[in-house]
Amino acid sequence: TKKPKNFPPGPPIVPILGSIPFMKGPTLNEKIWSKDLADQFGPVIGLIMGNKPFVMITDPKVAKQALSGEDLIGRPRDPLALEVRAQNGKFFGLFLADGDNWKHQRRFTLKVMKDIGIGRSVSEDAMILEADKLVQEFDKTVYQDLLMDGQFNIPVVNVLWVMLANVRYEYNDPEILAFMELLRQLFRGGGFLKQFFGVLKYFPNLSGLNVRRATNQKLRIPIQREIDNHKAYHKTTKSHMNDFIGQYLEEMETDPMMNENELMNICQDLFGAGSETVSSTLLFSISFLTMYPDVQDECFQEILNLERGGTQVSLQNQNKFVFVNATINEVFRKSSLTASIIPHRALRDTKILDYDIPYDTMILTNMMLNNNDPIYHINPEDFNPKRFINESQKLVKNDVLTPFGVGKRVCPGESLARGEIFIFLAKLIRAFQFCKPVEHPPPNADVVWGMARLPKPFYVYLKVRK
Ligand code: HEM
Repeated sequence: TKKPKNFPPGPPIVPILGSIPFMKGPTLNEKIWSKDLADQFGPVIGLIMGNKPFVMITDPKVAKQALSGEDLIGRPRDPLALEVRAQNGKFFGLFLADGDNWKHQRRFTLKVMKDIGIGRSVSEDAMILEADKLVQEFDKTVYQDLLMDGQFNIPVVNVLWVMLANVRYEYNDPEILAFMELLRQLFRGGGFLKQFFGVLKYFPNLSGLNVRRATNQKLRIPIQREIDNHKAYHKTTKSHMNDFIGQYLEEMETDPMMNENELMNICQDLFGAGSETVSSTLLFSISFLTMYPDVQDECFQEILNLERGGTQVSLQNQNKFVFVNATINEVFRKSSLTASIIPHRALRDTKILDYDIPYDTMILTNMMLNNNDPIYHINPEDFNPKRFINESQKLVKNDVLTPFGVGKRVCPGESLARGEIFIFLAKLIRAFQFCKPVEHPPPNADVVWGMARLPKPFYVYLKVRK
C-alpha cells in the first residue's frame, strides 16, 4: 500500500486498512463523512481504503468543477456489484456503467423521461391518483398514533411502473409488496463502502452477496414479464406502447446500441434509484413537519390560499407553491439523505486543483458537511425554509444544496422526484395535520445508513384538516 505521488493531503496509512485507523468516528460512514477530516486536510483529501486510492472533495465549488469535466465521471468497478450485475465483467444500464454505451443509454433515458416522465400528463395523473389514494389510506388511521415506515413505498413505485410500463398495482397486491421489499433490501442493505474490501466476495454469506444475487434475480421477474407483454402487444398491433419500455423497444429497431439487456438494466436502475430515495424523502418531510408545526401551518396556509384563488396542486402550478418547495429544499438540506454523490472513478490520470489523481481513483463528495456548514447556510442547525425565499417571495437556489449531485452524472430523476414529492406532500398537508404522537416519543429525524441516509421509523398522530 503506497500513496500515489502528489496525491492530495490525508491521514497516514498502514498496510491492508490504509487510512482507516487514522480517521475518527465509530463507523466507516461516520469516519469518511466526518468534519474532522475536512478540518484537518482541507478541500480535497487523499485517502487509501483497503489498498485503493480514494479522494474526498469537501469544497462544493471544487466538486462542481471536478465533476463537470469528462475525467471523473466513471463508476468504480465495485467487486461485489460485479458479481451481481455484470455480464462478462461489463456493466450495463445507467447506475454502474460508464463509457460511450452509458452515455448513449443515458441520453435516450433522459429524453424519454422528459417526454413521458414529466412532460406528459401520464406521470402527473399517476402522481395525483397515488396521492389521492394515499390520503384515503391515511384517513383510516386518524386520531391514533401511526407508525410511519413503509406507507410511501407502493405509491412511489407505482408512479415508476406507470412511467415504465403503464401498469399500477393495488396497495395490498402481494406481488408489488414483495417487489417493494426487494428494492428496500437492496437499498437499505447496500452501501458504497463495502467495495473497498473486494475480499468480501469470497465470503458470500457473510458479505450479503448471496442475498443480493437472489434479490436481484427476483427483481428482474416482473420487469421481464412487462417487457414480454410489450413485445406481444407489438406483435399483434404492429405499434409500440407510449411508455418507457415501448419507446425503448421501438428505438431498438433502428439503433444497434440499444438492446434488451440494456433495457432490463435501465429498468432495474430506475426502480433502484427512484423508489427508496423518494419515499424516504417523504418520510423525512413528515417527520420535520411534525417537529416544526409552524412550518407545517405555513405550508398549509399557502396551499389553502392558492386553492381559494383557484390554483390546484399540479405540476404546472408547482412553482407557485413557494413555501412548500422551500420546505422540501430544507428537508433535503437537513436530512442529507444523499450525504455524497454515488462514487465516481477517474477515467484517466487527471488533476483536482494542483493534485495528481491517478487513473481508477474513486471520488466522493461531502454534501452532508456542506449542508451543515455556517459558511453556506446561516444558522445551519435551524429548520428554516425561509432561507430559500428572497424578499420578492421567490424561491432562491443555493448552489451548495445539491441533493441530486452535479455535473455529467447528475441524477436523471430530479424533476420527476421533485414533482412527485411536491404533489404527495401538498395533498397530504392539505388533508391532515401531522401532530406529535400521544403514546410514543416524538419524531427526531434519526437516520440509518444504507445506500443513503434513511429515516428510522417514527410515530405521528393525524388530525383531519377541514
Ligand atoms: C429524492 C430523490 C432522489 C435523490 C435525492 C437522488 C439523488 C441522486 C444522486 C445524488 C445521484 C448520483 C449522482 C452522481 O453520481 O454524480 C443519483 C443518480 C441517479 N438517480 Fe437519483 N435521486 C433521486 C430520485 C431519483 C428518481 C426518481 C430516479 C428515477 C426514476 C432516479 C434515478 C437515478 C439514476 C438512474 C441515477 C444514476 C445516473 C447515472 O449514473 O448516470 N433518482 N440520484
